Amino acid sequence: MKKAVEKICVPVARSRSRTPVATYSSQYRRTASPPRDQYLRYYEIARKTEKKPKILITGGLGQLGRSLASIYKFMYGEDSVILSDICKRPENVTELAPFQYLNIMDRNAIEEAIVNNNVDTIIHFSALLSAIGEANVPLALQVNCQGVQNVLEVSRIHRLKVFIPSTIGAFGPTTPRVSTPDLTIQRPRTIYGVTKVFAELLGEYYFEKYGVDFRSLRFPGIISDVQPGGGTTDYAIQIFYDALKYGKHKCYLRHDTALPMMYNDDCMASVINFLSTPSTKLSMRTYNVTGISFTPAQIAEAIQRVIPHFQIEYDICPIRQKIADTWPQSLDDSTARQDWNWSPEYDLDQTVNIMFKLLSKKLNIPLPFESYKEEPRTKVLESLEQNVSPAFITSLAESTPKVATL
Ligand SMILES: NC(=O)c1ccc[n+]([C@@H]2O[C@H](COP(=O)([O-])OP(=O)(O)OC[C@H]3O[C@@H](n4cnc5c(N)ncnc54)[C@H](O)[C@@H]3O)[C@@H](O)[C@H]2O)c1
Ligand SMILES: C[C@@H](O)[C@H](N)C(=O)O
Repeated sequence: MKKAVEKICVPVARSRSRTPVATYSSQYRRTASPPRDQYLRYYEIARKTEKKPKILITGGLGQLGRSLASIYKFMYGEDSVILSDICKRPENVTELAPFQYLNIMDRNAIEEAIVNNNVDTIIHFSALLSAIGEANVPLALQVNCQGVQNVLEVSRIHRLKVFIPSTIGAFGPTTPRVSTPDLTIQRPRTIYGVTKVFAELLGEYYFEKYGVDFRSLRFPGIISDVQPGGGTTDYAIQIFYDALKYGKHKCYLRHDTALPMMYNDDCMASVINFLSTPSTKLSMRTYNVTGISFTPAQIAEAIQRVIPHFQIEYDICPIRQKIADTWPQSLDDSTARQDWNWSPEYDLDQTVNIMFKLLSKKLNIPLPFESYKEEPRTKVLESLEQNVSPAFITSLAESTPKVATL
């Protein structure tokens, strides 16, 4: 897959289209104080849950699956989550939820996994992302449409709760690009976008017609320390690897290409909070969620505040640039804020700081100076000690570092 993306991104000509420079300081810009510890929030949710869910994650070895599985394990125990995928687990990853091979093209196999493990919730992450999808349209159609159809059918038959993420890619060039609302024009020009609109609409149809508890969030580009799977927003992760390893990054998007993004912890929190919200509180089944919006030039500037010698160059990939030019520059997620108290925590500087902290550990490359002062974990534990059992404190202390280093 990686090879296919590289192939389509051999630069041929510089794109002439221009988008207005985005302002990073969105209406939701937050202060520079360290984000709250998400684990307190997860603990609260787990404590209030009457029946522990049993969750199957498809496409679980991709960018998003493993950290979500770790959090669910922390919340509801080792046997609460099953990760599945069609690829082998990476060699260096030892800490995983129970794992099994599952091809989402095989509906019987999905049913077998559901029935054998008494699953009540599917988190369907299997997909081909935007750039890789353009490189293999028939496969994108199969995985993103047939896969969704299989998952929804199985959810209907076995009365499952089902989460299928959507994306900013579900919008297109005729969509208002600044503060894009939940309900607006959706005429995407990528196969990824087309299949994601299909997933949103089919999921909502299954909800209306059969009462399937379908839920979806339109994610922006997600930034984490896990290598991404072939999207248009991937540069916003690669830039951190390159900054640490080489002190420079060659960006395939123009300097002024603004896109909405979100740090991984906020993404995980959005899924967990959304799925734990009672159905009665949801006014919609598909919501926008977002964190921050920035351009390559703006993230480069933020990186230079940590690594002053960092340099960015531009070598435009016409295919990815064309995709980015049709996507929103910022999202309006006010309905999610209103309906289920959605509230992201990480601004651009906090994202940069935590990314360097994680990658410096992962790649074993020291930072020029200590960039991130975290709330000491002992403080979080102290604040919990007043209310909860010693066994829980031990499990929190043990599980948290694993999530960060997976
Ligand atoms: N990462 C982001 O920035 C982002 C943003 C918006 C939406 N999303 C959505 O979130 C979900 C997860 O994204 P991700 O970044 O983890 O994707 P990813 O590309 O990293 O992982 C997708 C996984 O799906 C698996 N897969 C492919 N074909 C399969 C098949 N036939 N059966 C089973 N598994 C198969 C792949 O092996 C891969 O591990 C996707 O639906 C994606 O559209 C992601
Ligand atoms: C935005 C999202 O859907 C994905 N990261 C992509 O670029 O394709």
